[in-house]
Amino acid sequence: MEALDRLLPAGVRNFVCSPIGVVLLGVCAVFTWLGWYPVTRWKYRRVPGPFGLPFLGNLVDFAAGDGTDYLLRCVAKYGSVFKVWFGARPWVIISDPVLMRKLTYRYTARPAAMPEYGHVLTGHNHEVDQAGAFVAAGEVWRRGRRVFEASIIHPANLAGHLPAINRCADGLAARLSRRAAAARAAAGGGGDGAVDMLAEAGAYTMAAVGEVAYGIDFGTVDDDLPQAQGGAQGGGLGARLVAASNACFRYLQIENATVYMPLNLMFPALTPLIRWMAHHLPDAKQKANMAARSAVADASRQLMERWREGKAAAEAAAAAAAAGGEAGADGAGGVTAQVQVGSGKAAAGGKAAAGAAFREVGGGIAGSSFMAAMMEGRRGAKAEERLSDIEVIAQGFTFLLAGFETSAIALSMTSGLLAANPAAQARLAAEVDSVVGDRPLTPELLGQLPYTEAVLQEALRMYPSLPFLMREAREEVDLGGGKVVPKGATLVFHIQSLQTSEQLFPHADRFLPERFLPEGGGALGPADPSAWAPFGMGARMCVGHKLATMIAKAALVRMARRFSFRLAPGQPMPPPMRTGLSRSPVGGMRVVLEERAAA
Ligand code: HEM
Repeated sequence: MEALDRLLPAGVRNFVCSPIGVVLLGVCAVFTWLGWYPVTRWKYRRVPGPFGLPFLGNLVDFAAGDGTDYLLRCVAKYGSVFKVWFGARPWVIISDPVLMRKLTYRYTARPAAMPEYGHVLTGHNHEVDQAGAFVAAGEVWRRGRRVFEASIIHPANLAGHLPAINRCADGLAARLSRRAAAARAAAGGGGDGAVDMLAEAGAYTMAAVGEVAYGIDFGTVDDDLPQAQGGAQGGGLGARLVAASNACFRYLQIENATVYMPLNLMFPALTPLIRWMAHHLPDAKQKANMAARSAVADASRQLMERWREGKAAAEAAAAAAAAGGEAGADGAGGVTAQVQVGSGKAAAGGKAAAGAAFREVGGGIAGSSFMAAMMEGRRGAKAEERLSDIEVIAQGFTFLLAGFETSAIALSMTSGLLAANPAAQARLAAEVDSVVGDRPLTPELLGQLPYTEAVLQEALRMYPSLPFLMREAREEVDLGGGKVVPKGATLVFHIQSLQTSEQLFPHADRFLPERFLPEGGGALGPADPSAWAPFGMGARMCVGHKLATMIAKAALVRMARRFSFRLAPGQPMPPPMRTGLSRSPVGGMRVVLEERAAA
């Protein structure tokens, strides 16, 4: 009941408990039962729910704590294949590497109802969500995925992003040094002397995303420098983008979701009405979520418009030069511009208002950027292969969110694990000192850091940033043993339980990077190669996995070279976690940093 109190505001709770509410729920239950009758005949066990109403009960259980912990308990109790109700929709939970491999390769579509599992999106936010590579289906997905692949999968393009990532990693190290000094100074006044690695890593990953996607310095790694705070190069906008992106993920957690979300899950037949109500009568959480998503989408739109304006100015200049006139602009995309997150339009033309401009690197939105791949790809391509405007905005939105949150969680959890494991930390520092030292990272050097790579792999094993994958069964699927999944059902592959299973990873609760090295692989490595899948699997595997690894490794190298870490007093390890789409530590990851040179 306590969980129900947290989930529903008093008004809705009173309605649900009133005679009309009970009758309505009963009718809904009968219809749901009839609609999903084939599901009820599955021969495998399902998780029961309180009140004899599994489709309400399981939702309450999800909301009562961390959803991942709840499913881990279910896996322990019901085995590697079972079903659980998420509102009126059954989820088939699969925690078996062989089935996961088979099904993720066979099915590429995410569930049509997937957006409803996290929020109630309306208007433009709904359109952007549907067009983004993470959610889209069919041709829209293929077009979107292709531009990601062109920009961040092919080795030559990936290597082209490394100098920018190096700049951001150096910026992160300098920022951490300032933050650690400030924390130490504050500790004299009673602080714990720690920095929150989740927030710091978020500043870094947003900076890296800005550079790779647009060739723009969002200013997030140096937004605590006096010259960045109010000056023309202002980091304020990048910081606002971080805040908006954080909010987008926070509102995906069921306990932070709008009240329309559980209602929509319980009464899917009423979706059009519920969406209308969410749009016209939004509660505070709905308003805040929509505002955060609009802010990110708006930044993406403005960057697209700015690219166009820069391109048009460059072409006009080239034409004027060819005609013997004076060039008025400084090359492709080389105009300066303002991009105001959340309101207003991009304004090209060289004026930079205080605190309102992104700092450009290399003279405008970079030609090697993801933006270039999207926009240039449209020019020569056949009409059906070109991205529409809404798709460009949606892919930019996806890049900003996917690139920011997942890598930040991975880096912060890696820092926490290293802080709690001094031996692993010392071995990492020794490898970085001997292989890289203070040199800038190159693709060759990155390939010579097996222990650094293993540290990341092990951290992603214990704490995958996205703890589950989703697919829709496009036909009836026979799972064996009399378990048949009906067409249209949601398949949920539970990465977290696979990667923390004792059968698949001996001593699964221990941080042992050597299980990913030849020295430990036999005894400690995965019993099935598909059991390690933090980036997913099959055709919809994370398209950013190589970029993410590069971003994380670059940061780890700079951090290990410069600092030693220990957990802040009172920082629990493992920390309490919360799951929405991603799974992140509640209250961040507080770590005390000491300069190795000083030590
Ligand atoms: C440590 C960092 C990251 C982790 C753990 C991670 C994890 C994942 C996972 C588990 C999926 C779902 C895969 C599936 O369903 O099989 C995914 C999809 C995706 N990720 Fe990542 N990701 C990370 C970083 C990034 C970065 C930096 C980008 C940058 C663009 C990115 C872009 C995407 C996109 C676009 C998809 C959707 C792919 C599709 O549906 O075709 N990710 N990611």
